[in-house]
Amino acid sequence: MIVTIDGVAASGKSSVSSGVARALGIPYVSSGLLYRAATLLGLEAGVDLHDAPALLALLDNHAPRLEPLAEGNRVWSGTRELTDALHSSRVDAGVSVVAVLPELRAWVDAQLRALPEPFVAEGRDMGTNVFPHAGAKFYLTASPRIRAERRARERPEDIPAIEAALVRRDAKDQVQSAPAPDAQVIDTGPLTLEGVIGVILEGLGEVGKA
Ligand SMILES: Nc1ncnc2c1ncn2[C@@H]1O[C@H](COP(=O)(O)OP(=O)(O)O)[C@@H](O)[C@H]1O
Ligand SMILES: Nc1ccn([C@@H]2O[C@H](COP(=O)(O)OP(=O)(O)O)[C@@H](O)[C@H]2O)c(=O)n1
Repeated sequence: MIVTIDGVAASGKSSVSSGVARALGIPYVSSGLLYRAATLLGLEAGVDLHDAPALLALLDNHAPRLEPLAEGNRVWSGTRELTDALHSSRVDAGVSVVAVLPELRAWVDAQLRALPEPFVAEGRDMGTNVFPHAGAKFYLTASPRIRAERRARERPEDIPAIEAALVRRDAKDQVQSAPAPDAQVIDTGPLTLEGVIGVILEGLGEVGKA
C-alpha cells in the first residue's frame, strides 16, 4: 500500500507524513529532499542549476541516498550527511530551477519507484505522476501567511520575506503541483498537526472499509 501526501510549500507535508507513517508503523519518503540534495550539490560545485547533464554527472559521482526514517528522513552522500544543509534559504531559492528539469525529475522518480512498499510518499506529484495507483491520496493546503508563520520558526528571515519566497516558489512549482483528482484536499490552516494526522488516519480507515 502506498499513501501519497502532496501539497504546497510548508503546508505540513513532512511533519504530517512522519506522524501518519509512525501511526501506521511504516516509513515515509520525502521526494523534496532528493530535489534539495541535487540543488545543494549543484550549488556547492558551482554548476549552473539549469544544466541537467552537469547535475546528473554530480549525482552519479556523489550518489545521494535517502534514508526513509519514520521520525525524519535523512540524506547521505557516502559518509557525509547532507540533511541539515538541505533546508537553507539558498537551497529553497534554487530548488525549483532544478525541479523543472525532466532529467532530474526522472532521476528522483526512479529512486522512489525502486522503494519496497508499504510507505507514505510526500511531495508535489506523488499522487499524480509518480504513484498514480496509490491506495490513498491527500493534498495539503494553507494560506501563504499561515505557512510563512510556521516556517518562520525554522528560518532566520522575517515572516513577510518568507511569505514572499513561498509564493514565488509555489508559482515556479505550479506545473507539478496540481492535486490528483482523487486526492482528499485538506486545509491545514485551522488544524493542529495532530488534527491533520487524525483526518488522514480517519480517511485511511474509510479507504480500508471501501
Ligand atoms: N497543522 C499544523 N499546525 C501547526 N503547525 C504545523 C502544522 N503543520 C505543519 N506545521 C509546522 O509547519 C512547519 C512546516 O511543516 P513541514 O512539515 O516542514 O511542511 P512541508 O513538508 O510541507 O514543507 C513545521 O514547523 C511544522 O511543525
Ligand atoms: N515531488 C516533488 C517534491 C519536491 N519538488 C521540488 O522540490 C522543492 C522542495 O520540496 P520540499 O517538499 O522539500 O519543500 P517544502 O514544501 O518542504 O518547502 C519544491 O519547491 C519543488 O520545486 C518537486 O518538484 N516535486
